[in-house]
Amino acid sequence: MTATDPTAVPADPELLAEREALHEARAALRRMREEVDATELLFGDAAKDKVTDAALRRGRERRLAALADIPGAPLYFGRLDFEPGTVFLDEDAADGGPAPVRRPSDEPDRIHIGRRHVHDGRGRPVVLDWRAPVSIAYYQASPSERMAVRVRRRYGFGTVTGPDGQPGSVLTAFEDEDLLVGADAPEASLGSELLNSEIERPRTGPMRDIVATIQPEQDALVRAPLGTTLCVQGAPGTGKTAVGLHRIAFLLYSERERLSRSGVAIIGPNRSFLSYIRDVLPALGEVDVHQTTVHELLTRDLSERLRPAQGWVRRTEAPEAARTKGSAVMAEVLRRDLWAHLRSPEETVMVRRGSRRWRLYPEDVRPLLDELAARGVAYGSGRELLSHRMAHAILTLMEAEGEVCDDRTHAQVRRDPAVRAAVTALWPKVEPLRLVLGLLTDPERLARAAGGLLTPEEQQALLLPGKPRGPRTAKWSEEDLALVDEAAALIERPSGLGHVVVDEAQDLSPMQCRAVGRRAGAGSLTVLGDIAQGTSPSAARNWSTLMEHLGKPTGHLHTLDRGYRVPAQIIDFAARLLPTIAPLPPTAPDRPRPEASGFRSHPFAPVAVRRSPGALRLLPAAGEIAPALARGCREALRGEGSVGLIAADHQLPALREALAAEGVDAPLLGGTGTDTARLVAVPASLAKGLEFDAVVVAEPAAIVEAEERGANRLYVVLTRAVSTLHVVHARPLPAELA
Ligand SMILES: Nc1ncnc2c1ncn2[C@@H]1O[C@H](COP(=O)(O)OP(=O)(O)OP(=O)(O)O)[C@@H](O)[C@H]1O
Repeated sequence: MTATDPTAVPADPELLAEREALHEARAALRRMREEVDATELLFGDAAKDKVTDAALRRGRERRLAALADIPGAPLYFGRLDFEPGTVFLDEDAADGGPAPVRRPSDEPDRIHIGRRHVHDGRGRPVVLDWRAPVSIAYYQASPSERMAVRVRRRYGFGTVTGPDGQPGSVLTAFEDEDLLVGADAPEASLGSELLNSEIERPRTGPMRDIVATIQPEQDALVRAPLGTTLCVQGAPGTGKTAVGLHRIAFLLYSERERLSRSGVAIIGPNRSFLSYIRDVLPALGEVDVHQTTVHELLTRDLSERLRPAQGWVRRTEAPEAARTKGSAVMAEVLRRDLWAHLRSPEETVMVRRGSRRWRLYPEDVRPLLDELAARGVAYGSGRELLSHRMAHAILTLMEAEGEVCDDRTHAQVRRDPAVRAAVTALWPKVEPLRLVLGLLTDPERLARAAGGLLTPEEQQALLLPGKPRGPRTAKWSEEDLALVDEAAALIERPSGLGHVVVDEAQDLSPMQCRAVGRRAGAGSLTVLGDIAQGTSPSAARNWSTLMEHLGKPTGHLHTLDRGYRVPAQIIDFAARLLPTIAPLPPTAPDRPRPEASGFRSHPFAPVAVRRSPGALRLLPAAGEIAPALARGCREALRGEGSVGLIAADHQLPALREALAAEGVDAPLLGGTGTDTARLVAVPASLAKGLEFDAVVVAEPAAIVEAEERGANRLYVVLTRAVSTLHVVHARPLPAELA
């Protein structure tokens, strides 16, 4: 059944009962929150020391945040009727009460599925967390594989503004799927009215969670065990980002203890993207996930003292240089350069103890040094170990002469100025920034390290411009910072997080992949991306190579191909670019697509789950583009929800001015007020990962010409719309789209 006016009092008694049940569940959540709130005084008395007290306070704040009843995010979204006895013991029925009541033998075991577990005052579950094992059936049960489910109910919600002016949600509809009778409609859930209306619900501000409508193929990825590294190739709008975020929430639920010690991070392409996804995890009750970019990862540990006033990145590499600098061979160049710092022992090391002198001759030290250099230890640890080995060698001499030695003697000899001076001379301390600076400003040194690996021209392209005197004055690029990170890891092995999700991974260079892979350490990764959306000079051409660079060559590759965001008309238009932007190697493993032909059979093309008439509008402009663009924006604004105006970065400022002259205000993405503005101007380079109800694309030809992989960029730009795409062009469209 459906009801459209959220404020109307429904005549259907079942809908009324559902609203009442939801009301009670929310009251139960409020009580749980009040209980946590009331714990403050208790632990304030119990824990006398400040550190424990602060930790308890933080834990309490986290629990309170996790128990927030988020306005606009319904507490539960579904219900399952299981065969009796599947979930509850007979006496333990959901509505049992203190004195167990035996239920009629055929009454189903009924549970509500929601964002978090909620129990009533007596500890009985009112809502089960969507991540609990029993909830799997909500996402996976089908008429052919019922998982003991009889009926699946999905709820629909409408938004109302409460007396406090805040948006709230009202249960307006439910849709029952009787799995006992629906065996001949296996795809019923895909056609679900509620799924479509959830996708098409107008957007205002950041991304929403999809917890109510996760689809079976997405759910399988979300719930993969923590130890599994996944690589997900997915066409635009197939839900990769959503899967990554929900997977984090799932892992934090199922492995909370392990992950709260080791940490979890999601890495996105830029700050605009992170801002776009910022609300999803908190809405799922997870507030402790590090959301970051590769750039932030690479600069976070760089010396604050040396931080250049203008920020670390002051230069963009030319594509060819970016590719060379980003290539994995640079790891070997750096390794050679670092280890070339070792010196061969030439001097005798003499340690005085009382009246006696103990000597290590060069031929004594050389084998120690050689053994350590060959052992594969980190450079910094090797330095430490050398001092230990030298002290040990001296203690051996002392003991041979009858001296009594213990750990204290060892420590004293290690710290002896002669030993320390020898270690410094033989195994000098190296600082990563200075190492890379030295290497990239000294052609002869670079030639020594890169001999046989890079051509003289490639080496020349690596050098930093100007004659920087130190790390502060150097003009670093994004690629240089990945080299610094590699150097830092060669000197000291970093510790890793428990799980890292990396989105838009296709754009990472091999060196950036290594940096990200190190963050996952012994943990696992979820790698999300789309080869066809690769726009960086080093963008990956296949996943297996990228997974090797990430250090997880055995990760499982999965493909998501059901496109939820983009209607078929738009995707058919954009997919004409695929043969150009993602040519298939002759040996590419192709998926069978018997129903498709031409570009639709391309393995990276999505299968749209929705069609919407009039979704694609081509608006050729005669002469100046601005008036047509203004018309396109006005038309897009006539629909509901968000509108993105996307243009080549270099054209956007002038276009915004021209639009303003036409009376259309398009604030720049990320500027003040853009969270609430309906129309936002987006540089093409920042469109990746974002979406809008309607998109107006200005001058596709200019987007293609703006960069080396401009056609890939255009594909990204054309696939951002949920409802309508307006393509405004004064110049001819690129050949594939004409
Ligand atoms: N199961 C679902 N239920 C409802 N909405 C969904 C579902 N799956 C995806 N969507 C919606 O489709 C849109 C696209 O999802 P998402 O951004 O995760 O896709 P993506 O694969 O990362 O896309 P892109 O590669 O273009 O960045 C989002 O609005 C998301 O909420």
